[in-house]
Amino acid sequence: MALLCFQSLRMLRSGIRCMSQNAQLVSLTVNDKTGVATLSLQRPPVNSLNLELLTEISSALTEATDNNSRGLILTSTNDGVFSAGLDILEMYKPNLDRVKEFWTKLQETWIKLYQTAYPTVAVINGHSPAGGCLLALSCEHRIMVKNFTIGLNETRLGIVAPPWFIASMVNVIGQRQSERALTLGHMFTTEEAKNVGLIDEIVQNKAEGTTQAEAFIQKFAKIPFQARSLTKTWLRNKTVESLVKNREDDLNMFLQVVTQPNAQESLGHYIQSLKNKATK
Ligand SMILES: CC/C=C\C/C=C\C/C=C\C/C=C/C(=O)SCCNC(=O)CCNC(=O)[C@H](O)C(C)(C)COP(=O)(O)OP(=O)(O)OC[C@H]1O[C@@H](n2cnc3c(N)ncnc32)[C@H](O)[C@@H]1OP(=O)(O)O
Repeated sequence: MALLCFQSLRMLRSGIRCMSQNAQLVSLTVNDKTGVATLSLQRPPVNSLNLELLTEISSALTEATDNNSRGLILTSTNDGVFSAGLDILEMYKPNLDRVKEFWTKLQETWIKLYQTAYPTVAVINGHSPAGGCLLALSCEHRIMVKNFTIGLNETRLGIVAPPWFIASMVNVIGQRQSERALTLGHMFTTEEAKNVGLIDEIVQNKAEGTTQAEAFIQKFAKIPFQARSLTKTWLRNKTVESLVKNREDDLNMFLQVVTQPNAQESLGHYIQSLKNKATK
């Protein structure tokens, strides 16, 4: 409690205000001087995206809009893992009602993040496989700390990246590079990611990443907000519409693929291999 008060006081002095008071799995703060919001994922141990975390991310994105944020930095409180992607336990031997809600919330969160009116920057301060990579790809600018990995590795798990994951990647690195990376399930090192254009900047640590992210957002200070946001909407509309118009079909396809016995078997082996690695 004392620590909380001390932290709040320190944040107030530096002009950082806490939003999302009820959130537990994310923290949303805003810098009152710049209007830039920071959304930090904080679901231990690895920010895997389960229904509850996705719900909080989605609410925080709306809150940043309602608060007229000038920009948003997406990052993690865990220096080591940005996000481990979708929580595999949501997809392994799933409860039908819950897994439907989970996928629908993932669709909603991606649609919101992909279309925010404000500029978005991912400060990728750790590994970022699959769904973690999707979050980063949905931002307008990606800054990554050295010595980590990022990519859409779904094929390695015996599952497939849905069309909108693929489109998010193609829109950033193009068809040829995406085809090669996705079919192999390749995880890029920070250096490789920079070379292929998957990320825009390499930094030494999160603090440097945050400074660079603020500088990126600051570039838009003199660009009229609505002109910028409408341009982004039109650039991204085709990609988003392909999911918006087919959400039910996308959900059914996901359920069909993920409940296949061979997909369940692969997921089971993968969970076991992660557990074995963790106990070594
Ligand atoms: C229209 C649709 C059509 C078809 C689509 C159908 C299906 C496909 C659907 C969706 C696509 C899937 C997207 C995904 O995001 S799948 C998830 C992919 N993620 C990964 O492969 C990452 C796995 N994790 C790791 O590689 C490492 O954990 C990581 C490098 C992130 C961190 O390493 P670290 O050494 O720091 O931690 P660990 O000791 O490995 O893990 C700690 C702890 O956390 C558990 N864990 C890790 N990742 C996950 C995860 N993604 N979900 C759930 N749990 C995870 C791990 O087992 C350890 O647990 P414990 O042993 O209990 O401590």
